[in-house]
Amino acid sequence: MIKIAPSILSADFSKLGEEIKAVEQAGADYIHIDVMDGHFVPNITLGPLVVQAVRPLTDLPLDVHLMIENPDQYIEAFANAGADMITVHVEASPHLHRTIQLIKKTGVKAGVVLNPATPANTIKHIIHDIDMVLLMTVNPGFGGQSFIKNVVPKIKEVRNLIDENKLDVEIEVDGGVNAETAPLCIDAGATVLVAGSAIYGKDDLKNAINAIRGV
Ligand SMILES: O=C(CO)[C@H](O)[C@H](O)COP(=O)(O)O
Ligand SMILES: [Fe+2]
Repeated sequence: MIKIAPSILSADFSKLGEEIKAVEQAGADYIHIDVMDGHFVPNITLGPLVVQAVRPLTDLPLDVHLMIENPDQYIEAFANAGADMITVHVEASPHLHRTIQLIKKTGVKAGVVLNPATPANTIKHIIHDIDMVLLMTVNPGFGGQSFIKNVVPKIKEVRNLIDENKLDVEIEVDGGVNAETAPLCIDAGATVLVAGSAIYGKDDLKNAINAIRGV
C-alpha cells in the first residue's frame, strides 16, 4: 500500500492543529515537516519548537525533512521534539555515515535526501544503514513547484539498488506530486508520496489523498 505524507508547508499555519487533524482524518499515513534554514535553501520555515507543538496533536509518525546546513547540530533537538524519522540531504552532509549514526543513536528512523541533480550512486555505500531514501522531484525550498520528470529514472535506479540488496528501505518522493504525477512515481518504485499543495490546496482532503494514492 502506498503511503501518503501531507506536507504542512502548504497548510494554514494560523490553524496548524486543525490542519493536521484534518489530514489524519482524511487518511494520511505520515505528517511531513519541512525544515528550512535560509542557507541550504532560500527559505526559512520552522524548528524543533513547532515539531514539539505538533507532536501531541496526532498519532501519525512525524517525518522531518531537514533542508539545513550542519544537520548534526540539530538532530538531537528534533528527535527530542518528537520526530519519528529524520531525513538529511546528501548535499549538506559531508560526513553522511556519521550523521546517519547520530540520527540512529537518538532512536528515530534515518533517511537520506537527494536533490534532483544528485545521482543515485551517492547512496550506494550508505543504503544498508538507512530506513528511507527521499528523492526530491523539485529543487527544495518551496511548495507548489512543478514535478521534474527527469527524476523518474532515478527512482527506478534506487528501487533496483534496494531490491538487489534485499533491503527494507522506503523510497519517498517529494515535490510536485499530484494525482497526475503520482502514478509515475509509484510505477518507478516509490512507496511514500509527499504532497503539499495537491492536498492542502483542495477542498476535499480525503478525495485529494485518495486520488494521489490511486484509489
Ligand atoms: O520539501 C519540500 C519543498 O522543498 C516540500 O515537501 C514539497 O515542496 C511539498 O510541496 P508540494 O507538494 O506543493 O510540491
Ligand atoms: Fe519536503
